[in-house]
Amino acid sequence: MRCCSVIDLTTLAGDDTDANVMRLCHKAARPIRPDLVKALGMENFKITTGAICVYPNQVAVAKKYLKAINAEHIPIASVATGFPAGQTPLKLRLEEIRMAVADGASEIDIVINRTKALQGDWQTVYDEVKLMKEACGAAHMKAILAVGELGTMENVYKASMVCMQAGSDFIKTSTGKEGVNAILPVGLVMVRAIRDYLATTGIKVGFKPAGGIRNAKQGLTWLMLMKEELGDEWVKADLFRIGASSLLIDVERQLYHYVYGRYAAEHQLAMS
Ligand SMILES: O=C[C@H](O)COP(=O)(O)O
Repeated sequence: MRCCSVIDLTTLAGDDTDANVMRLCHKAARPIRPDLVKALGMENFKITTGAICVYPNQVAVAKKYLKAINAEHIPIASVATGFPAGQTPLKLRLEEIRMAVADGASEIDIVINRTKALQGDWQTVYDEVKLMKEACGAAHMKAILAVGELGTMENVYKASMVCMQAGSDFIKTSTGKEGVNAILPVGLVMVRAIRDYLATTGIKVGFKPAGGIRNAKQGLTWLMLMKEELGDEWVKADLFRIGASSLLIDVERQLYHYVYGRYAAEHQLAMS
C-alpha cells in the first residue's frame, strides 16, 4: 500500500487520448479495489497514488477529470522542457513549463541538457536548471537526469549535485524512454548524492526512480533502498516517488493474492 501511495501514475504516449487520461485519474483516485482495501483494514487511509504524470497537452484534461471526480487533491505532474530528449531551444523549454503550470500542473518533471553534461559543460546545465526552477514558480520541480545517456557513474553523481544546487526539489533517474532506465546501481549513486547534499547543506531533496519499474517486488526493492540509505522520511510521497505506467496493476494483483490466497484472473482486476 505504501508503494501504491508513492507512484506517479504515468501515461506518456503519443497516442494518449482524453479517455486514457480520464481512466488514469480514476485509477489514481481509487488505485486498489475496495474489497482489498477493506480486507486490509485500510479504508480510513483513503490511499491515492502520489500523483498522476502526463504530457503538457493533457494537463488541462486531467485537471477537468480530477475535478469531476472530487479528486483535485491528487497532484498533476507534467513532463516539460522538450521531454524526453530536451533538444529544443531553451526559450521553448521554459515556456513549456509556464504553460503546464498555467494549465494546472503542480509538479514539473524537467529533463536536463545531456549534450552539455556529456561535454562537461556543467555550468550550462546548472544555469538552465536554475532558469527552469524559476519558471516552475510554486510548482515542485523534478530534474530527470536520463542516466542511461550520461555514460558514467561520475556523470550521474555530478548531474545529481548540479541539479540539487540549482534548486531541484527531486532528482529523477529517467524518462522511461532511454535504453537503460531506473536501475539500482545508478539509484544508489543518486541517493548517496542526496545524502551528501543533505550533510553539507541541510536541504532534503526527493528521489524518483522511473522507467521499467513494473512489478511489486521491484517497488519494494526501491523502498528498501530508500529506507536503508536515507531513512523513513524518504519512503513517503513528499520525498519519494516511483514513476511508473504499469507497476500499480502488479501491486494490486499481489494484494489480491495476499487477501484471497490465489491470483486473480485477468478479467477480475481492472487494468491500471
Ligand atoms: O516517468 C515515468 C516513466 O516514463 C514511466 O516509465 P514506464 O512506462 O517504464 O513505467
